[in-house]
Amino acid sequence: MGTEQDINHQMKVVTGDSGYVLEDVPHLADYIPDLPTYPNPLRSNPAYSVVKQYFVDMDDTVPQKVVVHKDGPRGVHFRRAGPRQKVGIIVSEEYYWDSLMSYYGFAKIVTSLRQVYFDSDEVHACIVTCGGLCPGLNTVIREIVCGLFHMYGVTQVIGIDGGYRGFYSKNTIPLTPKVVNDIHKRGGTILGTSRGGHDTMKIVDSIQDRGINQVYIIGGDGTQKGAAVIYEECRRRGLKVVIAGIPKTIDNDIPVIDRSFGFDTAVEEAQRAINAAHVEAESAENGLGVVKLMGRYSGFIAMYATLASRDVDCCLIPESPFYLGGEGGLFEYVEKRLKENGHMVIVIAEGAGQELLSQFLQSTNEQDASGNRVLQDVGLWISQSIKDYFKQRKIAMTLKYIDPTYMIRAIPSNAADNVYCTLLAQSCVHGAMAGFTGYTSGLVNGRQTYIPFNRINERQNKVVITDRMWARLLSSTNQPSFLGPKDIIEVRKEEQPPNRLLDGENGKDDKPGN
Ligand SMILES: Nc1ncnc2c1ncn2[C@@H]1O[C@H](COP(=O)(O)OP(=O)(O)OP(=O)(O)O)[C@@H](O)[C@H]1O
Ligand SMILES: O=P(O)(O)OC[C@H]1O[C@](O)(CO)[C@@H](O)[C@@H]1O
Ligand SMILES: [Mg+2]
Repeated sequence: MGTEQDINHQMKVVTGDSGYVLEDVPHLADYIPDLPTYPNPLRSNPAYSVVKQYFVDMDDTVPQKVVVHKDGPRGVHFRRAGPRQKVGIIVSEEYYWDSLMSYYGFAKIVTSLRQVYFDSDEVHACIVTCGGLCPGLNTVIREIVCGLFHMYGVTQVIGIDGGYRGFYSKNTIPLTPKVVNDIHKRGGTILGTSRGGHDTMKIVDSIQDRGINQVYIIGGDGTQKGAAVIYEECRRRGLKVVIAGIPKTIDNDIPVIDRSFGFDTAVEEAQRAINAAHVEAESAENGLGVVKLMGRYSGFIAMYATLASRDVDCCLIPESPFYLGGEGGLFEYVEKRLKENGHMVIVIAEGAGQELLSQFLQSTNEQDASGNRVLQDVGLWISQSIKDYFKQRKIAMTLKYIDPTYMIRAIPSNAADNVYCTLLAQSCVHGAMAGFTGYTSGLVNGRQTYIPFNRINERQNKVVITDRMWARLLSSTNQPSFLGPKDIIEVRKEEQPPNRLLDGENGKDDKPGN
């Protein structure tokens, strides 16, 4: 593999035959010469030692796009996550162990040098959670702690209290398998979280002063940007410190990965609110239920919750502009629907219609501590606007507005997300022990991978309304697209260039069933 290598701090690009590209992640050995390696403790772990395929091959990579043309390029790949093996190198200790295994009937299953770049006793790991809450945070914390303890014999793990600012303003929290044993059953994060307070120098000073050498950073797009600058600073100081990210966002707005943990739980929990809205609407004459769901810039929760529920007549998301009055507008559609069915449910993402809203309400330009725009309550506004419209038309109707946003975010993760969190955490730990750094652990096309920070941070994942997933939603709700000719021109302008590989970036359109 690899005819050309171009190394920048956050990404190593390796190219191969037929348009193969590996967007690799940095390694401690890239900037620290002569790093010692150690036999991987997993060799003697009953779960891993006997079955060779549990170790991933050093050259295993995962394609970003799996739908391709016969003559198309192989495209971008990411390094496959997992415990590593290096085939073909035999040192005496390993050889002795292999021979012993063969003698006891395990045949020639292990002929490799399995390396880690940390001695178990040397590891001093810390975990920090930043940004908004998301189901599954505690599961990830639990599995990092248990993975380090049980797989690699690491006993020094601490939690940073209350997000990035906790590095320099608070005491740390000791973490052991006993402490984290049943935290996955609780919502929130036992470590606390915060927005703002990212002071790179103070954070890296704290890492250095405390002798921390593995930093696990769980958070959304802002957090991963923060992690990238911490990595850069550690590298600049030549520190043997792994900076590893785990993507967390209920909005599912992180690019490249299949989905973020907690998203599945959020969509499932949203069903309860939609169901309540439907029951209320159905029980009243001209009943209308409005449900607001999270999604600051991306309407994934609203889109998937709508598709899952079948009770929703209209889904409004930030990516799809809409208008209220006139022909083809929302009011006309609501009136028509109520006439036909006697009831109706609208799901609206919190970031939808913000431009429209600012025409009616005074814009506040308020920002949170991280610099994110504080949104006005679009659910409340749209509910009032619809009520006013019907009042004006002298048509009786009943509207119930449900805002379950924080309730959805605060629950523990469901079974599927718990499994997902476990895999993410374990993959992240394997990567750190193998000496990789400057990476986010993420699922790409169903495989665990290590993704360089700059790929994660280059843009936000959004619903692409010209992709098939949004078309499926429109045909399920039968709502108007609300797009006028001008909007269509704007949307098309934002479309990917025609030579992109076939599968849509956004909708993960190549997933089974799509
Ligand atoms: N560009 C950046 N550089 C350094 N740090 C950042 C940057 N953007 C955000 N951060 C820090 O990352 C942390 C979390 O950011 P933010 O509040 O935006 O949440 P997030 O990680 O995007 O999660 P979510 O949006 O899902 O709630 C904050 O402490 C913030 O100061
Ligand atoms: O936690 P806060 O500051 O209220 O922010 C809420 C925001 O956090 C998120 O849950 C995640 O970014 C958004 O969906 C929502 O807009
Ligand atoms: Mg964010």
